[in-house]
Amino acid sequence: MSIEINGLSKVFGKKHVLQDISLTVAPGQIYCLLGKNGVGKSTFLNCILDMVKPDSGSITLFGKDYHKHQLEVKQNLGALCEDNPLIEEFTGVDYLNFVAKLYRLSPDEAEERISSLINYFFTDKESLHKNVAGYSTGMKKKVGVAAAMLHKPQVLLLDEPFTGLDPIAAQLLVQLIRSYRNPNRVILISSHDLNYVEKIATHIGVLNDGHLLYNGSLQEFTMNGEHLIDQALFQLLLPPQSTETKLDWMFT
Ligand SMILES: Nc1ncnc2c1ncn2[C@@H]1O[C@H](COP(=O)(O)OP(=O)(O)OP(=O)(O)O)[C@@H](O)[C@H]1O
Repeated sequence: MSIEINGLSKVFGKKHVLQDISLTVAPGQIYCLLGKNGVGKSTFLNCILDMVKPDSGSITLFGKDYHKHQLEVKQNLGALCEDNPLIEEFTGVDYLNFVAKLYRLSPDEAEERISSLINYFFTDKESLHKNVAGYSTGMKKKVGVAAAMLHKPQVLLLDEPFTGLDPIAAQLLVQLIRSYRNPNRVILISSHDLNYVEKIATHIGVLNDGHLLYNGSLQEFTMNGEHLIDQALFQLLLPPQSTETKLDWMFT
């Protein structure tokens, strides 16, 4: 049931965004991918989602080669992409019903799942009957998350799930992700929100300069809680001289 990635590389123009990356995310893990802006986290997830074509490397999900068993693999994959494309002319409820149909949920199943997700996640239930085009960023994000999880995928990929959510919604999402974890599911998340990452991650990956600079458990990453997650990340990524930038002109 794992995600297995071997030798994944991607070049955009002259930039070697991903260089020969190999990674296994095992069932039961909540693997959080961290790294500075533009380091390739979304590109990495989009390769797994088949939205970006890697230059080389192989991706295996549930022991099946992604490209040879696309339909089967995709039926068992749920994803929130960074740009979270929804259908703007649909209402939120219509969009979720549309997604339920794509995944061949029965009408009863769809109704039960959609209404329970709405009750759990949405305070502004009335808006779900208005067109998505008028939604706030956070509201769109919630619809995107609900759509990703509606068919109970074994592999769940979430790109920046917390961005744009208010603290209440973010905390509800933390609880949802933690409860969703089980020994048959793999969860891979890209996020800058270390506060929430610390609450959900079992494993951490840090991308930098095309490579996985760190790949291991959250416990190891924080040295059994000796370091806060942001300290651990700063130590890995922040060169000492970058704190000495001359900004005196701004402060006087
Ligand atoms: N379709 C594309 N064409 C050209 N360059 C691209 C394309 N997609 C991404 N890139 C470049 O690849 C690099 C990695 O981008 P990516 O969005 O994967 O980074 P990221 O780690 O997700 O960033 P952020 O944390 O800011 O969301 C960036 O330099 C970006 O400009």
